[in-house]
Amino acid sequence: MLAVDMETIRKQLPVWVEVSRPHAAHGKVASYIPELSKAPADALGVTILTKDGESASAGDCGMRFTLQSISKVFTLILALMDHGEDEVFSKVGMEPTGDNFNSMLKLELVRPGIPFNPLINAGAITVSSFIRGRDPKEKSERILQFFKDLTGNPGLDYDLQVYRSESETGNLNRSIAYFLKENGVLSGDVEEVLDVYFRHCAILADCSDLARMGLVLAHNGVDPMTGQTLIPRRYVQIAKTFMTTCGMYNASGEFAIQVGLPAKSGVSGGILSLVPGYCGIGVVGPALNDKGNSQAGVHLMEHMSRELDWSMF
Ligand SMILES: NC(=O)CC[C@H](N)C(=O)O
Repeated sequence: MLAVDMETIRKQLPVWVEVSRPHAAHGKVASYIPELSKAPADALGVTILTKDGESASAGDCGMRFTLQSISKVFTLILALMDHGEDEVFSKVGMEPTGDNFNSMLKLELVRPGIPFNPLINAGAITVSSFIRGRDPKEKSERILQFFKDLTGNPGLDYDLQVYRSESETGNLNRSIAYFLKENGVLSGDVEEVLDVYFRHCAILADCSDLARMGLVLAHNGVDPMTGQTLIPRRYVQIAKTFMTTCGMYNASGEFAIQVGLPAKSGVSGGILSLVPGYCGIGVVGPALNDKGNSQAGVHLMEHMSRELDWSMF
């Protein structure tokens, strides 16, 4: 990593955002969850937050969006904290798929029929079934509280319109979940598990919330702002590894080469990333490329990583 001071990054960031923003024109805002289609296609924002509490932001960094698949990293961590590695990984694998995030192809093709990893929909829905709580309400409250702790933002809440929109139209996720139930992968009531899943996907955040969560991962589970350990180090290690191998869906290999950082994207256009030991990064750009990652956001991540020599490899 180049030793570049935050002052320089602060000056450059607005320029880099405007270089990347036009790339949004090659992408499309997700519409399979109808409510998401309302997002502005040309928005692009970024926040970088270091362990010393220094930050740099540019573009539409204040825009709020739903976490979607970004939440999967942290529900995995919570499930691991609730049940441990052996139990969770008896039902979810550790390998990238090379397929779309919502594909069910390999569930039938490859024995033993457990989801390949926790960051595809099948895996994340299975992980949602591992969250402890008396009922879906308590499970969802525990998840939301975990996100409040991770972001240091007690005001964090759901976008209920996005939640309802996905819950009403999520037939593919429903079929995945029932298929998993039929095969003994998913335990509990399928609709209740889906409710927990749809809710955590609909948690609203902005770039600074993502950067703060990324910073906790960059610091092996300790929030450098408070000194509090929020996640055991081993589970951060597992999460960062999955982010590197599967975090950008079936474009994770290319992202590792072009950016070289652990990252997780979501269909509302968010990308959470981090430079280990240094900073958390939050990016949003709702227009997506054909793999479902933010078109301009990925461009911006590539640009920043090159300029600042961030690649871990
Ligand atoms: N890639 C994503 O962000 C997917 C999350 C979304 N809620 C879904 O299940 O389809």
